[in-house]
Amino acid sequence: MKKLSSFKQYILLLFSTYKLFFKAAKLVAIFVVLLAPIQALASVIAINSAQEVVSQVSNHQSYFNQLIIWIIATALTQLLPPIATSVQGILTDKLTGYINVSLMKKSQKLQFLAIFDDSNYYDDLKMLKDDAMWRPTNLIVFGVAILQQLLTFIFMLILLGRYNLWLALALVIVMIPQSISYYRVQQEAFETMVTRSKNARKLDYYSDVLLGRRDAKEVRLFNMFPAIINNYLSLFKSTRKEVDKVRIKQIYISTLFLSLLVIVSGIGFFWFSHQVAARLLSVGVLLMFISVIASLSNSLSVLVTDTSMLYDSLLWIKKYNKFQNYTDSFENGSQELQTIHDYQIKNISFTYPFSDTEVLHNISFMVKKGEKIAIVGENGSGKSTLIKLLMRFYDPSNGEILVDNIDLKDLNIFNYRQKLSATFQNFSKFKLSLFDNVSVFRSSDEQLVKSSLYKVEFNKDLSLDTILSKEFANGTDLSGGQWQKIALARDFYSQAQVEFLDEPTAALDARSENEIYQRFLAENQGKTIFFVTHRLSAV
Ligand SMILES: Nc1ncnc2c1ncn2[C@@H]1O[C@H](COP(=O)(O)OP(=O)(O)OP(=O)(O)O)[C@@H](O)[C@H]1O
Repeated sequence: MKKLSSFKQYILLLFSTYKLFFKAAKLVAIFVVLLAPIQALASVIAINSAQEVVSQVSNHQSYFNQLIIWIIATALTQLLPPIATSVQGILTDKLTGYINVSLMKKSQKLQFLAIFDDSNYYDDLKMLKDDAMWRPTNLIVFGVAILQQLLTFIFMLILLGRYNLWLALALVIVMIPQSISYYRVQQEAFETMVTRSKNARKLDYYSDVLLGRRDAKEVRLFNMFPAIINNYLSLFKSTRKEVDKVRIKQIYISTLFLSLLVIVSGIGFFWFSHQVAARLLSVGVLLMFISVIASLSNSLSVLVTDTSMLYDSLLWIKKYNKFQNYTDSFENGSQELQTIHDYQIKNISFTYPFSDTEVLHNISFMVKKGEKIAIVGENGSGKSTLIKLLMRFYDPSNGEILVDNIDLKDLNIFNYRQKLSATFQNFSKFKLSLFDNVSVFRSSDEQLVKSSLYKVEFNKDLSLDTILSKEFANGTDLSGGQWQKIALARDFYSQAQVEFLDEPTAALDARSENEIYQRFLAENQGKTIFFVTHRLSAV
């Protein structure tokens, strides 16, 4: 993660976080934000009324009213925190839901695949998704605490400043640099440990390899545990060394500024005691001074710790804002077709975004409705790329694709894609039910799902609501060939007019492959089919 360049940026991001709270749950957010100043005010009123009670008692005056105020303010300081915690919980849930849904809705707007070609952006995207469950909690807990402690700090200074403005100013002068330098050191520690350290990703990777499902077989077969744990430990130790340096710096700085704070407080204590002894101020004011100093240093230390705890979550919000503002060059067309008759591919060339190598050069051909086209070529010659262009996952760099004489760019993409179906080379294995894996939410026809599975010879005895992943309760796992049959069943299920099959049978045994092809061709006589393969026998 990149460092936040200035404190100003930090504040701006903090504001955009509050804005997000309001968007996610207006009323609850207002309640949460209002509780912060009320809590801050209650604590300052409690100190002030305690001072009044002591002064009035020592002057033999009636102190009843101030006592009532003290009781109410103290009750509020005790009662409000648990209420605030519960309401913050509600806001956190709403914010988590809001952020996750807004990320998914934004992704729906990105109809090109170009974003996944940008390695930087892909990293950001992964991090946004991975952290979306817990970052909102941090944002609320620390975001609200910062507001409350800041207000408490200001109110306490005002209380003190009424008696000695210079002392209040001196405290600010000592405390602010201490908090800034402390904040900087915290930030540096964070950067060293999590961000700047090139090792952090590697550490993550090592634990992933040993704990995850992906590499579980090799890791056990080759007993890779001791070696990887060793690698982890030695890398961890060297990373920690850097962090320890920063922590020691933190001890020096804190000691320096805290000594200054003790000196200023001592001077303050002396001044207030002197004033009370000379009967210029009442005893209550001395009590107020002691309470204010305790409260000031408490709220300052919470403020500093929470500010640095919030730091990485604000960097996350920065990525969130960046993703929300991301636009690709995709523009949807408005024309709609009932039936797709022919394709005219005219002189198309294509270079992937963030790449210099031209993958397709000056390709032209024509396909009529119902034709079955085989695309054959060497590895890496651009067959899958051509299919991606025909589905408008990218626009050609040059040339045009005409569908019934209309430029593909002018067609409404949702209407157009509704008429297509595809089995991709690396098709999706959704961790959803068998039913959803075949229908992929196009419609909900149980009979059609069953007959599609029958036609691809999927003969594993499973109920349609079995989840196809061991990661979920009662889920199951399939073989490579069984998965490929499910991907093909999606095509049998579809009412599409155009089918794209990219190496759809690589994992099937020879007998299944032949039978499924025969059935597929017999069933799809009227459909246009683009068929990518290396197997000339299949062609
Ligand atoms: N997103 C991408 N960004 C940059 N280059 C890419 C991208 N995807 C593919 N390529 C490159 O484009 C070229 C064509 O890839 P493509 O997948 O279309 O080939 P193919 O003919 O389908 O290959 P195969 O027979 O191995 O499946 C390859 O050199 C590949 O490395």
